[in-house]
Amino acid sequence: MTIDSVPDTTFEIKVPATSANIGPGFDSLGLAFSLYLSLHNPTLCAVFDRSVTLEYTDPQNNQGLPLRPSQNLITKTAWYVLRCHGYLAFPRFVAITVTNPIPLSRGLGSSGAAVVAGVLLANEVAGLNLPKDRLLDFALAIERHPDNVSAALLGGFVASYLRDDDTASNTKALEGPFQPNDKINSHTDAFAPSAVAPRMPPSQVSRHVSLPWSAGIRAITVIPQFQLSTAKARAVLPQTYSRADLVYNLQRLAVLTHALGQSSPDAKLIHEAMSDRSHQPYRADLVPGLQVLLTTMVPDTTPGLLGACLSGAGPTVLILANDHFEAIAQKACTIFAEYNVATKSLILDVIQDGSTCKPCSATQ
Ligand SMILES: Nc1ncnc2c1ncn2[C@@H]1O[C@H](COP(=O)(O)OP(=O)(O)OP(=O)(O)O)[C@@H](O)[C@H]1O
Ligand SMILES: N[C@@H](CCO)C(=O)O
Repeated sequence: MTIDSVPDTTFEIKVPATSANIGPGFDSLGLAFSLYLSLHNPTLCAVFDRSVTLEYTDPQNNQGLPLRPSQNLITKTAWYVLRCHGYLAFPRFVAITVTNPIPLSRGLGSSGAAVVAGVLLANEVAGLNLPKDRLLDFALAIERHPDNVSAALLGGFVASYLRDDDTASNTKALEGPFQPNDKINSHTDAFAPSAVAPRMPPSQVSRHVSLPWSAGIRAITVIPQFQLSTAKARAVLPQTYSRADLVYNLQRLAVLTHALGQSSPDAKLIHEAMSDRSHQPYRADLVPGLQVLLTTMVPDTTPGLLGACLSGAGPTVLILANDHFEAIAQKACTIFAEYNVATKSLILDVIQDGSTCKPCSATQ
């Protein structure tokens, strides 16, 4: 595609926050919420510099995120997709305003949302018109577990698996193609193509299926005010599991995928089926209060509660409920407070639409 034929419009990209695992579905279940990372290029710029700039509207929530495009996960991802399509520079100048209310490193899929947003950004600025499954291939070249990114891209309650479990290639996609050009102004630094061309992801890296979701079930997210990186929370997991633990999880996972779609949710069934032996027990020491919360907040003592689990890699706790949302949130925050963990809670809806990229009005 020539630069003249690259579309030059304003757009808004929206990518939902997600929760992964939902108890026993480690690295396989994801759920999308009504809380969105959004990217907006509010002005069309008559600038001939083919680069990209970034600013965050809410720096408080995004402290520490690099603004240099060559270091920021959103633009690094976009650059990876562009390089795979033969671009040696951004196709046009684009000044992006990012609004990100998804708390970082809390288990609400902030990195998955950033990766999906980057893939959609490249797709938009270069007019690639990639179908959703191909967008997912690129996102999975970077975030090598499919739960968050599948739900973020597709929306709703999604089960997915990677067809290739080559962990050696995990997260390597972003390491090759970047050479930040430090000679250029630090705010608008350009990407200089490295000698090594990036590895194009194979097609259909993953398979996924949308699962039914019972309309009245909402998500109470209880968010500790400390960060826990996914890398740290994965480092505590064992390399192997016993047959008993494997069977324990498989049985619950099979039941859970149907129990959450029933029109009259069975609280006791859902609560039991959200129990896990693959990651939560190992991560409990990283989240003070988690174990007590999971054992004391049960349907018998907490009206409206259906089930609770660690959200993604934590430290957020996800509570599914169909009533008494505020009271449940308050009770969970009180338990964390007994462990000196300050929390905020958000009551969110499960959304079915997934990520979008839409044209929007421009100021020129
Ligand atoms: N909006 C964003 N813009 C740029 N980078 C981001 C953005 N959101 C997240 N990131 C990057 O992702 C990192 C957080 O990723 P991490 O996998 O540790 O947590 P998470 O994705 O929030 O949690 P989980 O995967 O358990 O849901 C941040 O430190 C930052 O590097
Ligand atoms: N399934 C992943 C989600 C976090 O990105 C984990 O629990 O480590």
